[in-house]
Amino acid sequence: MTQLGTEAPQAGPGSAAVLRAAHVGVRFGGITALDDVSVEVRPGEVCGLIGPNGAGKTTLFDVLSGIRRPDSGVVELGGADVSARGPVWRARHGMRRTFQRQQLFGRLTVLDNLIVAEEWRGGGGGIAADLLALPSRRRRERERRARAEEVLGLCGLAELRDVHAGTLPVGQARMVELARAVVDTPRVLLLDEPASGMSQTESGWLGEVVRRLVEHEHCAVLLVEHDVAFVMGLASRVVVLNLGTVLAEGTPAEVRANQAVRDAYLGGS
Ligand SMILES: Nc1ncnc2c1ncn2[C@@H]1O[C@H](COP(=O)(O)OP(=O)(O)OP(=O)(O)O)[C@@H](O)[C@H]1O
Repeated sequence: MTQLGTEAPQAGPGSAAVLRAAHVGVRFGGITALDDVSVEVRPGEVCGLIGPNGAGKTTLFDVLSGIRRPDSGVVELGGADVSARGPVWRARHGMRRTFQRQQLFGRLTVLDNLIVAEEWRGGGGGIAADLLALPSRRRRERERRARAEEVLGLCGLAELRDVHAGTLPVGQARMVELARAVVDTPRVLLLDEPASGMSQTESGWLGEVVRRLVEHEHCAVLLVEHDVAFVMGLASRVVVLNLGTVLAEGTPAEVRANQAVRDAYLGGS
């Protein structure tokens, strides 16, 4: 494990994981939300995180994304200890998260929602560069627009590019959230209930898009989702949390066959 300055984290020797939580513990007063939880996500994989209500999934996402400091344990990004870094720093270094709550700019078009998501990271000179319309600024503007268009295509949203985001039905709005999260080419993407509110057709589409992202952009994905069938169909590895601890981990088939999981989570079915 290495300590970081402001430079981007690099993969550490012997660590293939792009994101790793090791021995994480979180308490809320007398409640143990997470107890010695270790989870990792590798480049080019979808890792599913499932568990019943109150298992600790959201708390773990908060710890991974830097919203919450754990009481014990560490978080590593690219093999480097980022435990002391906040969510903005982590986002600038390749980690993106979507939330259960929608976060779109309703009055902006779908395309502009994506461009803004690129802009925040450093649009290339700020207001001064805008006013002077510097060539470097115009070039970066073209590049951002091209990237936004590329991601709209990747997510099957090209036809909605000029629609105001606030008018979209839930399923399409969720897909735009995903597009916003990936437009900056994250190394690791945390998806929090991305299929919630989606029809079966829409969640099928979502699954296809996540597969494309992993394949084409070599992104690592950690996915929390109540729709167990969706997770089992998409993830190559599944981690099951229960009462703040890791109950099981393995391929979807292994997890399905695990008796402890069946007893505690799948109702013995
Ligand atoms: N801010 C908080 N204050 C007190 N207790 C909390 C807080 N946040 C979470 N908890 C508790 O920590 C435990 C884990 O909650 P968490 O929300 O992480 O679970 P979850 O798996 O995401 O649940 P769900 O599927 O219902 O969203 C629960 O017992 C919950 O009541």
